[in-house]
Amino acid sequence: MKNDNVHAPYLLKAVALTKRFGSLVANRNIDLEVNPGTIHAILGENGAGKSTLMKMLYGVYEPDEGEVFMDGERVSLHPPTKARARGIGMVFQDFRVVPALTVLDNIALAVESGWRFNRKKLRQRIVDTSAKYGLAVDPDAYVWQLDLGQRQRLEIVKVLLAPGTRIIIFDEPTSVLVPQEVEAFLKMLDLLRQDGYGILLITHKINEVLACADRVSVLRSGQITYTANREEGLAGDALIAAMMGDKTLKPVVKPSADGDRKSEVALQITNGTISGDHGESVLGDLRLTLPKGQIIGVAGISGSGQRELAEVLFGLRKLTTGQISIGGKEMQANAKAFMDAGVSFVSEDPIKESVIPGFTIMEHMVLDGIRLKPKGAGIDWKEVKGELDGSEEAKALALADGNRRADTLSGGNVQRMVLSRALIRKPEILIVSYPSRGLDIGTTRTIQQHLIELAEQGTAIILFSEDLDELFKLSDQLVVLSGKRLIGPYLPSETDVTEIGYRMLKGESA
Ligand SMILES: Nc1ncnc2c1ncn2[C@@H]1O[C@H](COP(=O)(O)OP(=O)(O)OP(=O)(O)O)[C@@H](O)[C@H]1O
Repeated sequence: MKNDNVHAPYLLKAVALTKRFGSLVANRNIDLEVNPGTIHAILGENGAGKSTLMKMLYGVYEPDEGEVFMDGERVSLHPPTKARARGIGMVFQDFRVVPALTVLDNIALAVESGWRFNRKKLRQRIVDTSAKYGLAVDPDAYVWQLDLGQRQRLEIVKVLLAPGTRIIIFDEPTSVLVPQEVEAFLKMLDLLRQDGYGILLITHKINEVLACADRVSVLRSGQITYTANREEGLAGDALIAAMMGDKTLKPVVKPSADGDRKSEVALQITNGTISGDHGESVLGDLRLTLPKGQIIGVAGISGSGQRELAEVLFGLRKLTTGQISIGGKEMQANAKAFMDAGVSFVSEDPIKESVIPGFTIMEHMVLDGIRLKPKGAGIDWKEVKGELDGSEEAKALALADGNRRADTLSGGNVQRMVLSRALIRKPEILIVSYPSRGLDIGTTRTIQQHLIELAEQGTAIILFSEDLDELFKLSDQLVVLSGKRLIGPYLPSETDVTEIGYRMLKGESA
């Protein structure tokens, strides 16, 4: 069905919303409408104010100024219970689910008012909604067993089953999805639109906006600086220009391979097997050679052993059998020893695994970044600040002030902090998982170029990514995780996205 509803009466109208955090104006004078049967995409660089705006509409924050109208009257949406009662649901990036409970019980917690509910009926509603919108999720599975895509589907079913939902806010929903899931997600969005839901979609991915949005608003430094409708035409270049202002988007350049760089081995795994958290076999017959000065890209469907392999490479997980060596020296699983040997690590979920909310950026830097020189019994903060301010990595990534606390940073700025921290150590070996997750398009290019230059200077890099374009653009060699094996290596110049995609699904027997 074509969407004819752009001009239908609004579901929600925000007028002149402003939100301040101390002296920082995160949102200024924002006007925004949510219409039925319409996908309204919100674009903007990291820190532009997208999440803050959505959190005002979901009732997490109360606006300092401005008004919101629904059903023809002025409404207050704070706290979120009020927003939910008005039919507003939000699918967060960090899912709000209880791992120890089943899918059914998680949904019951959110949509039923007591424990004496009819389980059979609720189960049927879950099954029906899943089928209607292509949101496959097993009501009896425990949430801890679910991968990120499944958890997200659970969240969406939960929001859809909440009474009266008519507006759904998605905060960077595709950043945790693999390409096949992104396609399914966009189809699901279209079904929601056909059923008259008003959708707000925060994303950094221009191609998704072009594929699905009816309307786009671009935020820049807290203000809406550009809006466009599909009927008037949406153009990627205009959206990028509106986001970036007077900055230009530079292409990522990788010089052609230099034969001499390939000889010296930085890290090697021989005859390895890796077990998972519950003793299950994750990878077998593992052989991996990481030469100095090269980027090895690791492709694979999520949950194919990426996390476990990355942990082995940083000494956080023991090989069940086999050996791992750095510079020819056999290593035991011990992260400190790996760090001392020059290894840096960016984990797949830095917000959960590497960030302490109450700590400042500088405090994070001394945890695992800037090498300290002893000063009595304490830390020489002046020297840390000097080193951070002088760091090219932090400058290139436009890292926020070192005194900012991690819990006041936008999602993309947390990712910049974690990446800067790994790079500042000038590692000899860098294990980096999903570097561009949550980053705006300009910063993504900056970090990609930085990784290429780091390899040029001799760092050996293992890059885990679900973005095949990124893997092809950056890698000297590609390996694929599939069917509990690491297969390859393949040279990017001798293979293509289709072949690697096929091997991700079918393994070596392709
Ligand atoms: N709780 C808070 N306290 C202080 N400052 C905050 C808080 N939350 C956000 N900010 C600041 O407000 C600005 C807007 O942040 P916001 O999270 O809305 O950006 P965003 O556009 O969603 O960015 P990203 O793409 O990185 O997620 C940023 O400068 C951020 O550091």
